[in-house]
Amino acid sequence: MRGLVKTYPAPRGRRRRSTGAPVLASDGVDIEVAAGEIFGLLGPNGAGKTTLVRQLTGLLRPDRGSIDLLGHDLVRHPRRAARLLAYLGQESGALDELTVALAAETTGRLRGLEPAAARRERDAVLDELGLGPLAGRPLKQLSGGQRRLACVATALVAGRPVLVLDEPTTGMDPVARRAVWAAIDRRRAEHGTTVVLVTHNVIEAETVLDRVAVLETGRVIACDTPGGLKALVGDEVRLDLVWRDEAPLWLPAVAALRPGAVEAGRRWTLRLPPERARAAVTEVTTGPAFAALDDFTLATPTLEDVYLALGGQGEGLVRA
Ligand SMILES: Nc1ncnc2c1ncn2[C@@H]1O[C@H](COP(=O)(O)OP(=O)(O)OP(=O)(O)O)[C@@H](O)[C@H]1O
Repeated sequence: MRGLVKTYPAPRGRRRRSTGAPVLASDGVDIEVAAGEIFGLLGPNGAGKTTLVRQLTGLLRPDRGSIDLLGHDLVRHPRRAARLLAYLGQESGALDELTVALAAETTGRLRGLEPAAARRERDAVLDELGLGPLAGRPLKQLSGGQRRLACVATALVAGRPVLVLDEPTTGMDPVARRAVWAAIDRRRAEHGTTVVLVTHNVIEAETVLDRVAVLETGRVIACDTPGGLKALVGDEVRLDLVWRDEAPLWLPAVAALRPGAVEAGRRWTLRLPPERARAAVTEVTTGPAFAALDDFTLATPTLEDVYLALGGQGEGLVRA
């Protein structure tokens, strides 16, 4: 993607009067994803991730810029995307009336598989994701996480060389999440599948992605490996302190920590050099400070810290 610009027109109210400003949802985005890479788009709500993947999947035409997918010019030929990639959007609407098995099989047929091959693929994918017991149930009768898993199954059918997945594991329990990541990893290892993944979950981003672009208000504010991005924030560690009640500010050691703390209710979050963090932990885990403490955690930097260090607004990234 080179120089992508996409502006949504201002919403129109009654008598077609415009009721706000146009939204610049992609503001000159340059991203190059290598074959076989698991590439992430990370950013808070409204950062422009979905807008970007809808352009990449040929569903939305950019105002300016170019998109090259496996040698195809997608701005000139947006329909070619449908033959090259599998897209898992945020909604499952079109499949809701079908059973899990039929959704997978029909998708296989739509992607050009012969009937017998589509049935084989259906069985293999449902088995791989542990969906066998739900095969006969319509999607609309499943729980949110189960429905999402069924949608992932349809995305994986017929082995497209590029997978574009918008928040694939939303609402899933840990077992389902692991099954999804294992299935994606297997496709990359066995077929060199390229994956573009939208997420606002920083932990997920750190564990599965080769590289990640951090988006904010339509712009890429950083792009590197998770390790490379974390090096940007140096070796500071994060100390979270949760007080039972009021923080015991009458203790000089606690009062000294306050100016550097970001406070959210009873929680203080501090970013400190390792030496200083160790000393602070010693201070708050002894004597009366410890009696006032409900919980504490010491952690190395996450992509959330990177996002904040880059000037992100700090809301909307998920840390679980
Ligand atoms: N159809 C639309 N018309 C007008 N504005 C839109 C439209 N779709 C998205 N926007 C706006 O464009 C911006 C980017 O939205 P987008 O859905 O791409 O964000 P996102 O990063 O995918 O967010 P989320 O994490 O909530 O899915 C937002 O400000 C949003 O309000």
